[in-house]
Amino acid sequence: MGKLTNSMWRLLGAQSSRNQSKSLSLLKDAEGHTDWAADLADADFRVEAEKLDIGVDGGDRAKFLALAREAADRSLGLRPFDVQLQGALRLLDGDVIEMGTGEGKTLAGAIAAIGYVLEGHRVHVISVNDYLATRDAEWMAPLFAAFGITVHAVSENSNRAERKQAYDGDVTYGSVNEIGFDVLRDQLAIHADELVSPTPDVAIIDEADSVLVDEALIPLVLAGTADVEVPDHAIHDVVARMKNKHYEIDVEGRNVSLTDDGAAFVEEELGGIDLYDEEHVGTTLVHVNVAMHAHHLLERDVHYIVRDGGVHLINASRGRVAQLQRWPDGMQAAVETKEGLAQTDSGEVIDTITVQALIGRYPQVCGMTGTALAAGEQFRQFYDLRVSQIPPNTSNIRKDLPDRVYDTKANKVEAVVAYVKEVHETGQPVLIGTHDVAESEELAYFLEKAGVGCVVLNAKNDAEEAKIIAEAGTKGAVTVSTQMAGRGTDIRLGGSSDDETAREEIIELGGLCVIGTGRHDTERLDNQLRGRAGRQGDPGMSVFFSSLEDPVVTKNLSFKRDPVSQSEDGSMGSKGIDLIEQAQRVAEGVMLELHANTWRYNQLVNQQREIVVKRRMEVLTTDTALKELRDHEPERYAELTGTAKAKDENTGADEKTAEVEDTSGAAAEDSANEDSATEDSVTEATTTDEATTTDEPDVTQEKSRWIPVEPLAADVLAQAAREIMLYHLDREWADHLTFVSDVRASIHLRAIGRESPLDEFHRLILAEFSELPTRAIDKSRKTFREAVITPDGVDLGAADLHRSTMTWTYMVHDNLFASGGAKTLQGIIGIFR
Ligand SMILES: Nc1ncnc2c1ncn2[C@@H]1O[C@H](COP(=O)(O)OP(=O)(O)OP(=O)(O)O)[C@@H](O)[C@H]1O
Repeated sequence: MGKLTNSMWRLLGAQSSRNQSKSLSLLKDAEGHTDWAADLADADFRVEAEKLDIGVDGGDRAKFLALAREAADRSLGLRPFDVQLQGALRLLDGDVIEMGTGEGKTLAGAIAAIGYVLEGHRVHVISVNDYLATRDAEWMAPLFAAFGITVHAVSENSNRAERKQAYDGDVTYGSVNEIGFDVLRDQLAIHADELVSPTPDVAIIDEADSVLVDEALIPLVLAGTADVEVPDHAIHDVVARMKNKHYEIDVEGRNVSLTDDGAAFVEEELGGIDLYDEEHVGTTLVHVNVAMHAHHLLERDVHYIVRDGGVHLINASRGRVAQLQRWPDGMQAAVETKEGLAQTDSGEVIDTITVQALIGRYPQVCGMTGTALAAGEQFRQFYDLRVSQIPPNTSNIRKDLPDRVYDTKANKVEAVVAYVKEVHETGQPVLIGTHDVAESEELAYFLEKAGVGCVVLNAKNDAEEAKIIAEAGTKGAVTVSTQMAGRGTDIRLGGSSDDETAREEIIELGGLCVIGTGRHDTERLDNQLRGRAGRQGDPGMSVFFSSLEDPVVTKNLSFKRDPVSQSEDGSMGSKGIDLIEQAQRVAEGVMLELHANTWRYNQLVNQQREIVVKRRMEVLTTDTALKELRDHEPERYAELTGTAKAKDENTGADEKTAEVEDTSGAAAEDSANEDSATEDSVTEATTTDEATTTDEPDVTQEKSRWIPVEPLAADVLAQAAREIMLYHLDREWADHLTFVSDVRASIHLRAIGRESPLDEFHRLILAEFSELPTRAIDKSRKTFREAVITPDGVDLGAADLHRSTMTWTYMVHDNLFASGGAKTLQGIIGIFR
């Protein structure tokens, strides 16, 4: 798949090459404006820039490039290379650009951001972490200043005022999670002036493949205090004692299920229950599945490490501790229980948005990365983005040697150690990329045993990352790391000091030698590792060692008869290389399918979220809440405003009902734009308007007839109505999310005998959501009738309607559902057939 996709993209690149030639001719034209730009005074840049028309059809792009080049030279001391300007142009046209590592994407992105601002846009430059966002904003600030453009960064440490200021500026740098968390936190606002996130406009995404592909399906979560279910220790105890015959793990290692023996074992150990009866099928069985996942699939030092009394997840694609990430749906608590640790509070999900949906909010998206082509299919399919390949400034002279493939893992490790020893003896620095913490430690052990001293960089010591990476190019250095360590940091040949002789010496030795201890599930990740060597025309080399026992092979290929090595050291020769590439192609296909499938599951909830957010914004920023409550509850309105007579003037109950239907119908209209099925369901729900809710806290009769001595001011009443409506809308949405998550956890059980889990999922989620508007309005009416409203506002607490006292944000790590997708579901369904 990977190979095919790549070549397909290159063929489809006809369009791209037309664009490239257009860019090249613009660059040539820009040369003609060099002297004009050079003669400008610093203060003139801004004035001249504002005169330019740099839209696609505007004629001033060449002038803009000349201006940007001169301004960058003067303000940053960096004179943009042609390829950087070419990259900026492609970004301005909305492409994802592929520029090699170390080719200067930061500057290309900043120039594109200036272009967009000059066209009247507000730009977010989105990166993968706070460190890069802050560094890039500070680094590029003088260039923006030359154009009178304001630039800020948001980071975890920014307070609300700083965030607001940052988003009010022209260009904002931020990590994808910080920007996402701000979007989520806006859902807590009860006054319009508390909103922080601006209307999304242009997003320039750095490391676009990480953000748009690897992390696209990760939900960002806003949680609040709530009573959380504690894992059942008896279940964990039984699951921990299971034998191999009690469960089966699918070939991809993504799903574990009970065998008949296992079901019998659990049933007996839990006191002779029937796991599949009404009482247990949606509860005990779900907990058993979660516990089995924690005990039998998630491995310590591969998927997580235990540090400081807590479980820290490891980000699979970056090989480092994933800050602020947790597993969903009780999985975190299950792993904590497995490790005998105290439970951390996971709270109640107040709102959640996937990275993909977050990026989908921006009308204009473009991006840059070192490895875009291999993700081309995903960019096209999920974001409708094209990829433009930008040639390197200095041609890449890194030597990528053919893979060395062995029959067994043991033979592979032996070969890696021998190879590293050999290279190390010449003094050439070596960087080894392993797949997980356990493997990095094992290899370090064998290297030490062979007399090769090395430094290990993995999730356990990632605080020292920048320092270790900075020295990885020193003579004789051997650095064993997990996959993505050090992305975004230069590995300078000769070490971090500016010692030119040391650098020359390493260049003589052939630059950095990068060794991979096994291919990844996608060639893109292999290339990211290779890209650590050969930056900006440096010499360098890369080679991957694989074995037929590597996960990429065992998960994706099955042999009738295991291929056998003809040589003593276990080497498989070119046949081995073919097998590895075949395995990787299968893996890439599976990943794409999973992405597509999970996307289908997420889509509906994303649309529902949009409907709720739209309604919330209307309630927050207008007087809708008061108008609706006045129409629904005219008597109460008259009491509160001291206009009791208004009651008689008001029309009768019939009309009142009709208006209620109109109001709810508005929500239905919103949904109609998104999904006709939603429309039907919501419209249907509005007919049940008179339904009363019984599960509300009981408010005393005295309170319910509470009448203010003085009529309330209009703005006080409007704000009270707003808070009431927002409270119930938010409450209903949080409950809906819990429902969605419960359905996800148990869809495989409910879907038995029905068509497909996806259809069943949609049916249940749609039906539940269709009642949300009516419930939110009914509950608001009840609160409006009964709550105490004084000149100080509404006292929701007195009515036992509490908002979370504390909220926090996190990213869900490797969503069980997302990673397994329908395959997991199919797998689980399989056991019931
Ligand atoms: N026009 C230029 N002239 C000279 N040096 C430059 C120029 N542009 C960028 N550089 C230098 O190249 C190095 C790499 O730049 P940058 O970090 O933007 O690369 P990148 O493409 O983002 O790399 P990575 O793949 O690590 O993210 C930096 O040290 C930067 O100072």
